Amino acid sequence: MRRAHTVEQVRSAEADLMARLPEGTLMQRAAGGLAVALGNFMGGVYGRRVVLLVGSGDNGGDALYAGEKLARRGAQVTAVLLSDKAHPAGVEALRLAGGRIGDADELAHADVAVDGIVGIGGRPGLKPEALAAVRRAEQHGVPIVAVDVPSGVDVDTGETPAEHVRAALTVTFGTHKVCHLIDPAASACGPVHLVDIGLDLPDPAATALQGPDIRALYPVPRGESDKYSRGVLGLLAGSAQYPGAAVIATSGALAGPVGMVRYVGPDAVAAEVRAEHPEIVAGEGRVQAWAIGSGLGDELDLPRIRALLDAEEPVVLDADGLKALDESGDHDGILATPHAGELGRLLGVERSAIEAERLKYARVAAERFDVTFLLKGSTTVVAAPDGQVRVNTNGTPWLATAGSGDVLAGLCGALLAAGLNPLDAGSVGAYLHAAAARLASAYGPVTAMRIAGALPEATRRILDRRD
Ligand SMILES: NC(=O)C1=CN([C@@H]2O[C@H](COP(=O)(O)OP(=O)(O)OC[C@H]3O[C@@H](n4cnc5c(N)ncnc54)[C@H](OP(=O)(O)O)[C@@H]3O)[C@@H](O)[C@H]2O)[C@@H](O)CC1
Ligand SMILES: [K+]
Repeated sequence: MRRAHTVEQVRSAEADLMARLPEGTLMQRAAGGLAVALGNFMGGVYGRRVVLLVGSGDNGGDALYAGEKLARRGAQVTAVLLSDKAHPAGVEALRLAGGRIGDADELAHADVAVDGIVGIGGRPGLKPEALAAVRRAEQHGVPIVAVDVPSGVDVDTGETPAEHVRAALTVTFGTHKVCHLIDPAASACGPVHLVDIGLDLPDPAATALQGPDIRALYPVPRGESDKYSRGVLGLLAGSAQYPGAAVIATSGALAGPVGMVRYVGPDAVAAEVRAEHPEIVAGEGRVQAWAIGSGLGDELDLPRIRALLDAEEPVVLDADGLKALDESGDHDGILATPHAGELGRLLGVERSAIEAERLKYARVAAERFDVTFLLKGSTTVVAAPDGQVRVNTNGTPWLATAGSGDVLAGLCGALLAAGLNPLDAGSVGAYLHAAAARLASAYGPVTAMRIAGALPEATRRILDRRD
């Protein structure tokens, strides 16, 4: 599991550890890890040309000491000092190792630019001189390696309200920060390499599941399982207007861990679902969870949906079904799965605002409606009413295809019916959905049905892997 902490949590853990270690130890650990990562990134050190962009704080210090280590191994290192307060001891160490102080012209011939402009102490945005240097690097096609975070992003929210660095690699220390997991900032990080510096950290502000977590959470059937004990999902979806949504959501559900799917909807739609999936049962009956909302269109029966929300069984609430949510209900066990436009309508906020502040609005919605919210998008955010946040980081733009959300709703419903809680069902569902889209896209452009078709193989690969 990737764990991300806030700046305040990192500073407090750093203070505790520094009190027990000789001065400068943590910066040397950080710089050592950074130098190794830079060597790997460049495919060698001797003769490589490295330009350090150095701001006024310890982030610049990390860059300078990493530069010192590379210079001692034969790299040509030049520091561009963007502040007259640049870490004095770091500047001296670089000089003694043969590094130079220069200007942004050096970027014309650099193999890599190191962004030590600001780290966790930075405010969003870049000052003009720093911005000019970053633009220079971009113009010359010089890749930028960010120290701790890409300078200019909002570290604790993942927002990018102003100019910022776009890194080819980010080397961070102690733990991930929220901006490494959540878009739009996460897209500015490139791959994130974590250097352990020995911090002792509290519970994280956000987490991202990885393969081993999926293996631990996925409800694999046991020897004594039957179709009922594996879970039965009720699917209230589809309409004369949108029959396909019911077919697609059923495909997602049947590709999950559920033992049986009961389809509830118009007869003509049930016939279409059965034609594609003869294994479904049409009509009401006992279920362990519901998936409600895909393609209901004009046939939305809000009182009926509200009654199901008030019942004991957990519910995935998607698309048109989201209109049934209100702030007063007792909504234990609900997973709402809006995209940014739908969440915007629920909260009375512009879609663009939701996209720019994904973490904030997912949390606001979870708290306001007292249900778990899965906000779909480039990084899917799952926020529970108790404040826990999971972020899905293996998404792919291929997921942006019609019906993809119906697959996810069916799959999350299956996971709920098999016994996972809404936070686990949402985060495991988002991970597998994205893994399936990646697998399917290996054979070209994907459709929702091909994502559903790839789900069993994507799931098997993750469950079988032993890493
Ligand atoms: N914590 C840890 O465990 C460890 C931390 N380590 C490292 O220390 C880093 C944090 O260092 P830090 O606290 O010195 O802050 P940092 O981000 O370098 O600079 C902030 C200064 O920059 C300025 N400034 C602000 N915004 C700006 C902007 N947009 N554009 C330009 N300037 C801006 C502002 O100064 P002002 O302008 O207000 O005078 C502010 O004082 C951390 O990211 C990691 O790399 C590791 O060495 C070891 C373990
Ligand atoms: K930085």
